[in-house]
Amino acid sequence: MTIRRDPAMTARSEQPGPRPHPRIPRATGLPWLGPLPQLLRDGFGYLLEARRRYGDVYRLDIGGLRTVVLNHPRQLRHVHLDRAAAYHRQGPLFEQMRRVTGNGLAVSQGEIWRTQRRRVQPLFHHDRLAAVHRLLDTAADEQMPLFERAARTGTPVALGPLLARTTMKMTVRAVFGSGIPDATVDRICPDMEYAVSYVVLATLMSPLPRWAPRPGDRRFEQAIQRLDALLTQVVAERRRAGERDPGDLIAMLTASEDDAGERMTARQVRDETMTLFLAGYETTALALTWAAHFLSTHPASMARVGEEADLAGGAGGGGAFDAHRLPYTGAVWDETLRLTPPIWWNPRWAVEDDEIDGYPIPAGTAVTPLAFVAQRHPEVWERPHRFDPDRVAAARGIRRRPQGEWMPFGLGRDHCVGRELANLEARIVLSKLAQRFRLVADPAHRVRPVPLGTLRPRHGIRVRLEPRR
Ligand code: HEM
Repeated sequence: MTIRRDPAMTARSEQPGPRPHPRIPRATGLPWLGPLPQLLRDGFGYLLEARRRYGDVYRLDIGGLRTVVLNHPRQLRHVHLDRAAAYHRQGPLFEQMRRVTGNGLAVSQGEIWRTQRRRVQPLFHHDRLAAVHRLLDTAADEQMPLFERAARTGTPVALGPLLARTTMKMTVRAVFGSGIPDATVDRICPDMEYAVSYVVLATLMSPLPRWAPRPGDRRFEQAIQRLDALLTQVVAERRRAGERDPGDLIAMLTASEDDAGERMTARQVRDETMTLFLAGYETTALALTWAAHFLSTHPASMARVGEEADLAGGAGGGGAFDAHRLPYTGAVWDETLRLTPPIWWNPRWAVEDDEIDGYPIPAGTAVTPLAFVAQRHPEVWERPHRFDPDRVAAARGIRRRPQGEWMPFGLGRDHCVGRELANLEARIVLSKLAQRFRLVADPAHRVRPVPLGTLRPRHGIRVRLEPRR
């Protein structure tokens, strides 16, 4: 007997069923600790190698922290732009940041975030920044003697702390105007630096049980209390002082209104001011340190930045110049931010089920897009590890590349609100330095990036400041 096959049945049985989801590869390592030892030894070397070995999507489990790492610009676009509503800023890092910034812009969500963003964003519009420009320029000039003293030693110096001090001074002046004494600025610097670095340490310690000792926690609380006391005092003074507008950011914050004409409470002003410091100080200081490192190791670029500064500001040095007439200096800055983005990871938390490049991402998954790796991805960048400011001009501006390929200021609606301020500060500082000095790297000092909360040079950078005239 011949069995005739029912063509309809055959067709059904040959149709493929639902495609089974591939498993996300998991980075291997020690039990429980995972690859933590490798990450501590050579973090960025490990992350670049892990992408080569496991692909653009892999799981990283370290102690109690589990995350899916994303490395391709396409995936960064997916999380920060295309499916942004499905990924929130929550999880242990943001909980720790909240201890510093309360409900400030960088950690809030939903309606609170929207209202605050509408209030804070106008502070950074071009016309407002023009008012802050003068404050920044004066603050940078006041810091130049620090560098001149370092130059007189004739030997390589640790440049990072000098640039950090300069950035802190500029941030304090931009935020508070000229009303805060230098001694107070000196006190703020170490507290702010400690708070920023401890946030990450506290994140790593967050899976520990409540009763477990957390080294450094007390010092952290004390630093926050001191910063809090200062901010509360300044905000109260400003409210008492009334309508006079000295052109600084805190005056704009206290005066800003939402759509219903409501002003911020004292607590909101405090939280947003702390946010501007937390988000704006160390990021800018570190990026400037990296820019100085690249200039000190690339003499031709150093010379071009010096010539441009002479043209824009007059060869005499000092004084204000047009920070927008500095295309090559801008390219050095953009290329620095590509190679060494201070915010090298932008963690998010999936609040809906999703799929990335065919891999399932269930709600409740922590994802970690890595700007550091994406900005060196060999599929989109030629000679990705090379410092080459000319590539910025060649690509008609690095900022016009497809989104996600260059994203040191984040992506999407919650991108960095202070980026134009950072760009302005960078042009001012780099030009003022290049007018006066040639930066020359200490050949005996090895500079390596280390992935802490921000991207820092392990053991800093050591540079000789050679007077140009
Ligand atoms: C080179 C310097 C800077 C870099 C590389 C940088 C980078 C970033 C990045 C990547 C984000 C997004 C974080 C995320 O996706 O979770 C961000 C957000 C933010 N940045 Fe910056 N930043 C810099 C300077 C500044 C400055 C100078 C300020 C202000 C004084 C500032 C204020 C903020 C704020 C308030 C947010 C949160 C924005 C929001 O959620 O709506 N940043 N920054």
